[in-house]
Amino acid sequence: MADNDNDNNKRGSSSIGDDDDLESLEAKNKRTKLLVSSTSTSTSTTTNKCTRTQRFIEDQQLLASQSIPTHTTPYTMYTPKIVCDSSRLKILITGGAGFVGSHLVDKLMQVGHEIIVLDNFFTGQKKNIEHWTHHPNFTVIRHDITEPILLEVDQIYHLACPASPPHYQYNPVKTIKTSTMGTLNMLGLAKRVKARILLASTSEIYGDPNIHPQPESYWGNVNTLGPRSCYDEGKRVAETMMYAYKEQNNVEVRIARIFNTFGPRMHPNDGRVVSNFIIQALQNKDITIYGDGNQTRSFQYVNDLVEGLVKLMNSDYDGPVNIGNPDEYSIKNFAEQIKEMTSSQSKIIYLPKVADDPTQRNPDITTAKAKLNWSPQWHVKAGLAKAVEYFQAVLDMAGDDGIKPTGPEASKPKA
Ligand SMILES: O=C(O)[C@H]1O[C@H](OP(=O)(O)OP(=O)(O)OC[C@H]2O[C@@H](n3ccc(=O)[nH]c3=O)[C@H](O)[C@@H]2O)[C@H](O)[C@@H](O)[C@@H]1O
Repeated sequence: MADNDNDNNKRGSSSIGDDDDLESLEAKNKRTKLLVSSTSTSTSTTTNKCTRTQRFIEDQQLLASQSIPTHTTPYTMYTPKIVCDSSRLKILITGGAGFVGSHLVDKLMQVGHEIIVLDNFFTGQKKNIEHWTHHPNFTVIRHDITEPILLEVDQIYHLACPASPPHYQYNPVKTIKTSTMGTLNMLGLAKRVKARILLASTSEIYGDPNIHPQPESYWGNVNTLGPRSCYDEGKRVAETMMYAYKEQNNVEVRIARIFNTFGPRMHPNDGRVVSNFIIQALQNKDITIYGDGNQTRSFQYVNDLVEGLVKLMNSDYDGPVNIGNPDEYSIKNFAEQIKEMTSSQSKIIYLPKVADDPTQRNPDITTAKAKLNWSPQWHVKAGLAKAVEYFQAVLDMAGDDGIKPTGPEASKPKA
């Protein structure tokens, strides 16, 4: 099983972002030392100043080689020194302060790339990325992708869009604008700078599927007028735009169809099933099943998804690819599992079914296996243990009743 924490604890060779700067700083440092030792009249003031400068430089070098532990990310991650500048890419991640985006940031920062995050912080949270904000390889820009932006980058991971049903239904017009105008803006940028672009599409493009499991060749069953259509149809047209730019302008495109994903840094007010059930179980409050609980979902741990996204971006394959874990649960069974794992006293209760809720979902991952040599490495239970640990820490910070999970109605994420 992959273990992110192990990766995080591996110390890469210490570095700063710009080798030339480091060398010139080191040279200056050496010169200062020489000056101090050769000056017969050196006073303690000069020595103190010099020690302070030296300490400052050393601090900067250290900061430039690692993340800073925070409440959200309480461990240190190390960035390697990439000697040859040509192997360092400038990578743009839209929605990089979100749940999935921030894990992708970690992965790519640890490889040593230069990362630019664009986020409007509607559902993204600064605390998801603040462990990198001091680092010279990292830039964050508060920007709404429905407006164009000029940047010079080599690759674009285009993730920006609220993804939880209550959040994307809160302002459906804005959700549509994000997937349409936002994707057009990112494709325009990709075309101008000749960057490769990866779209985070979704299993929701299959709608309420009548083929099971869902292969990429399935066209889907989506209600164009339902409450989910702002998201589903937005992502469908975003896929169409990707291929139009590929055909017409030779833009290099990649499309990941992401299935239900969970893990640390999910928004506690996300309203999706994993965060809701875990928080409800930890608080010993009612676990809320919408409908009869016989609907199914297949859950993947976020580390597997990030691995898949990076593999897809760097592969030669430009067809759509399902990225998900085929481990399928009924929602009723999932609630029982979480209750058991957390030794919770919660009662499982049944609320009305939500409109257009897909009755079954399971990824056919034949393409990912064949084209990317990718398959999930995390067992759902192992991933859930990490998520429980994370939400426990969030609840400890917020106080017992500090967090109230979001219900099925359209709602704005709480800060
Ligand atoms: O990950 C995916 O493939 C897509 O599906 C999700 O939508 P959904 O599967 O409906 O995700 P949840 O909101 O987590 O709901 C899963 C199931 O649990 C149920 N649920 C949810 C929350 C809850 O408190 N109780 C409950 O029974 C829902 O009705 C649904 O049947 C999200 O909309 C998208 O982010 C994503 O693209």
